[in-house]
Amino acid sequence: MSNKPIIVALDYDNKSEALQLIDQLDPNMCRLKIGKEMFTLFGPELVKEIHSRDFDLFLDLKFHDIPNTVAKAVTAAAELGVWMTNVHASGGLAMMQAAREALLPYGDKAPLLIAVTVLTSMSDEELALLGINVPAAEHVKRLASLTKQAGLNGIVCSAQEASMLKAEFGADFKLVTPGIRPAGSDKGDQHRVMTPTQALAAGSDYLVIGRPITKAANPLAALTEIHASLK
Ligand SMILES: O=c1ccn([C@@H]2O[C@H](COP(=O)(O)O)[C@@H](O)[C@H]2O)c(=O)[nH]1
Repeated sequence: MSNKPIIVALDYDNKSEALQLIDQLDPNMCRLKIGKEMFTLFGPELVKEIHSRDFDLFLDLKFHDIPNTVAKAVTAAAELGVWMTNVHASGGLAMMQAAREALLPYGDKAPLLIAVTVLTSMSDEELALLGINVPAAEHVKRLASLTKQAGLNGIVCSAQEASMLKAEFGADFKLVTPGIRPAGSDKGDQHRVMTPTQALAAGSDYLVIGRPITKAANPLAALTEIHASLK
C-alpha cells in the first residue's frame, strides 16, 4: 500500500469548480486524477495548473490504439510530467511493450505506466455480451498477466480482485482500484465495488474515488472522513 493511497477523480465540466476543490486539498493527503472529460475540455493547461499546486497527477486517458500511436501518446504524457498514465491492456502485448519502450528515455522521470483490465462498471453479464464467457476476475487475471509480461508497473482493476492479484503477481505490481464506495453511498454506474477500508485490506495500492467526494455536499469533509477511516 502507498503511504498516500487516495486518488481523487476530478470529473468536472467546470474548471473553476475543480480548482475550488483542489485549492482546499492538501497534496500530502491525496493525489489527483483527470480523465477524458477534463483533459478534452481544458488540456495541458489544466495539467500545469494542477502541477503548480504540487499535486501528483494521474492522467487517465486509457490509450487504446495501434502500438505506434499509443507510444506517441504516452510520450506526450511523459512530456507533461504526470505522475501516472495508462493504456488499455486489451490493446495487446505489442501495444503495451511499445508504450513502455517509449518511456525508457525518461528514466526515473517517466510516469508510472499501468493498464486497464476490465472496467469496474462491467459485470460478468456485460462481458458475456462481448463474447468473453469467463467471470470478470478470470479475464482481469489474464490481462494482468499480459501487462506484467509487457513490463508495465501495474493495472487498473476492481478491489474485489485485489487479494487474488497480489498473491499472483506480487507486492511490486501496483493495483489501482476505482469503484470505491464508502458504505451506504450510491454505486451509480459502478458494478464491482468495495469500501475504502475493504479495498486497502484486500491489497489495493491506490483507491480512485470520484463522486463520493466530488458530489458530496461538502467534498473536503467527505475526503477527510475517508482519509481518517484508513488510518
Ligand atoms: O475501470 C475503471 C477505470 C477507470 N475508472 C475511472 O475512475 C473514476 C471513478 O469515479 P467514481 O465517480 O468514483 O465512480 C472515473 O473517473 C472513471 O473514469 C473507473 O471508474 N473504472
